[in-house]
Amino acid sequence: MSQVEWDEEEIEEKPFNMGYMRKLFGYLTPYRKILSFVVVVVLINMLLSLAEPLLLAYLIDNGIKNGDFKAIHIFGITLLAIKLIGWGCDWIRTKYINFTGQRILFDLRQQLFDHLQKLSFRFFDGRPAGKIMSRITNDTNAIGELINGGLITTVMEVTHLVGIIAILLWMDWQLALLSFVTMPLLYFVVGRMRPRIEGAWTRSRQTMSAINGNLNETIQGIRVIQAFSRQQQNNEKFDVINTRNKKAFMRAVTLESMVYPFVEMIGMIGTCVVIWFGATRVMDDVLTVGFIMAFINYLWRFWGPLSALSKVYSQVLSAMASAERIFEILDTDPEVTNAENAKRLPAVRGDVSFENVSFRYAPDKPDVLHDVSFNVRAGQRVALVGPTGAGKSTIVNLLMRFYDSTDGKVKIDDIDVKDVTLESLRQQMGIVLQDSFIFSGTIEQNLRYGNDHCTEEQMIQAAESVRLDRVVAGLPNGYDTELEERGSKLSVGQRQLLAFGRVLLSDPRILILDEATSSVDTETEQHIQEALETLLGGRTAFIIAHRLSTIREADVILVVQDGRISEQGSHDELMQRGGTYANLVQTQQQMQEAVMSQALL
Ligand SMILES: Nc1ncnc2c1ncn2[C@@H]1O[C@H](COP(=O)(O)OP(=O)(O)OP(=O)(O)O)[C@@H](O)[C@H]1O
Repeated sequence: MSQVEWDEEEIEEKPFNMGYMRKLFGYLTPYRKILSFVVVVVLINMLLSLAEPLLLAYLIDNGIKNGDFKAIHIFGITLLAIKLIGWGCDWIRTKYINFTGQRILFDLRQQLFDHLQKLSFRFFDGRPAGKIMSRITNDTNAIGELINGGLITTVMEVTHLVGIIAILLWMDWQLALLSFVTMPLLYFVVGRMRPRIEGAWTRSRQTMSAINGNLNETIQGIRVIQAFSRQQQNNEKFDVINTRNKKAFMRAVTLESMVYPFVEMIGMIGTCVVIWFGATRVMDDVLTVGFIMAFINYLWRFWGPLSALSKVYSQVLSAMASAERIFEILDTDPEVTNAENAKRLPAVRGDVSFENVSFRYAPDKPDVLHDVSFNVRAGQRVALVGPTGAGKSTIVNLLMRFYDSTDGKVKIDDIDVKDVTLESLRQQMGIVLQDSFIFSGTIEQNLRYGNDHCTEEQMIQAAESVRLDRVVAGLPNGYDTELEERGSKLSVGQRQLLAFGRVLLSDPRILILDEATSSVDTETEQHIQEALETLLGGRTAFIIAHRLSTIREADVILVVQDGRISEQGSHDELMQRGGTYANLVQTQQQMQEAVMSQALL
């Protein structure tokens, strides 16, 4: 796997890499027939267009000079035919190359999406979602542009260039060499200026992405911005980056406006040389006017392919950077996978045990769980308590097998979770997080998320059990109400109830719940508590608990501290012991009393 730094600014260009190129060509293979057809069409078009200046020479020398109308007619008809065929060829090229390009992009995006969903949590840790998204959209587009434009342009322009040089040399090699005298100058100027122009455009794009980033943050954080009245300061900050972008753009345009007239001027010098020498030869009757006109026409065509090819070169380099980022994803194997001889986990009772489990999030990071052991019997309610960062979520992450333990064993019904298939394991587990993720779609689609095949009655019954029915009754289209992204139309409490319903329908044997800390009104709170009781009924439950009431009712309390289980037992046992848990409860009670007395004042 390549070591791409996700935290750094995305690099726009990378040196040419044959390995990536080969892999990219792999995506063309299914379309090789159609692509070969397009290449043939492009070559025919190019050869025909190369004949145009010669035709012009024929018109001038045979038609106009001799007053031969037959030659003029032949010229007109042939040129028309060339243009018609050229139009047809262009149409075929544009259509098929775009179709093929889109199909290749489709394949690549589909493959990336498919692969991304299989990747383990570790891959997503520390990789901002925005950057992963940009890989799937922008980077695939860069590859698409290379295929769409670059590939065919290369074939077309290389043929064009070789054709022009060959024809010029064939027409008059001395004159041809003479007209090339300005080439080193051109190479020098363009060679020196091009990197600067590219650099200026890169800066312009980078400052543009800073503008986008700032805009995004402002829109996301608009509530906080307005609450703190930070508009003025934000305006000033935006002004700075906006000015930076304007300057970068102006610099790029200024440089470009300097170079291209210069390129034209150099081209003009070549033309002048040809006219100068050519004219004397015409006067000496060695060359004809038509010849000189055709020669100059070819010379003018010379710069087009050069400029197009240098653009393709930058396109290739930026596609290399994109290819590196895309293949970094595709070449990353999921870490948590089914073992070779993994079996389906049979329907479980719900016993859970951790046997000397240690875990670290990355090989170069310290252990966050040390030698954790506990046993939970089926149907027990377990409260995980402890200070923030102690390792509570990590324990449930291992139970769900979002990560694999570094040492020790996690067992369900005495079966090691690493010995069973991920699907069969997770099918029997349910998880409700604090901020329940709601997908865009209807309430019904969200409820059925874990169980597509349930009947309408089962769905409604589940919704009633978790008191979601009252929420649904107040919505305009009931269960068919469309939810916006992340369920933004629903309140926090309503989202919780929906998440409960979703898990209840999937009927897991083991339930993991991160108790919400955000406060909701008393009535919703009561609904949530009632719904929770229904949800927990008879299942083994691990609750990352924040409320004293939930903790008290747990059969087993695991006190997690610095990645270790420092105490375990029931509420009464732990209170009698007078250790960390007893202190924790006392502190919470004191806090609650303080809050109550404040409220009464
Ligand atoms: N994805 C991750 N990558 C690296 N380190 C992590 C990751 N997730 C958690 N950690 C670290 O592991 C330790 C335990 O974190 P964990 O989330 O399990 O704590 P927690 O007890 O659930 O905390 P909280 O109550 O605040 O949610 C912390 O030091 C945390 O910084």
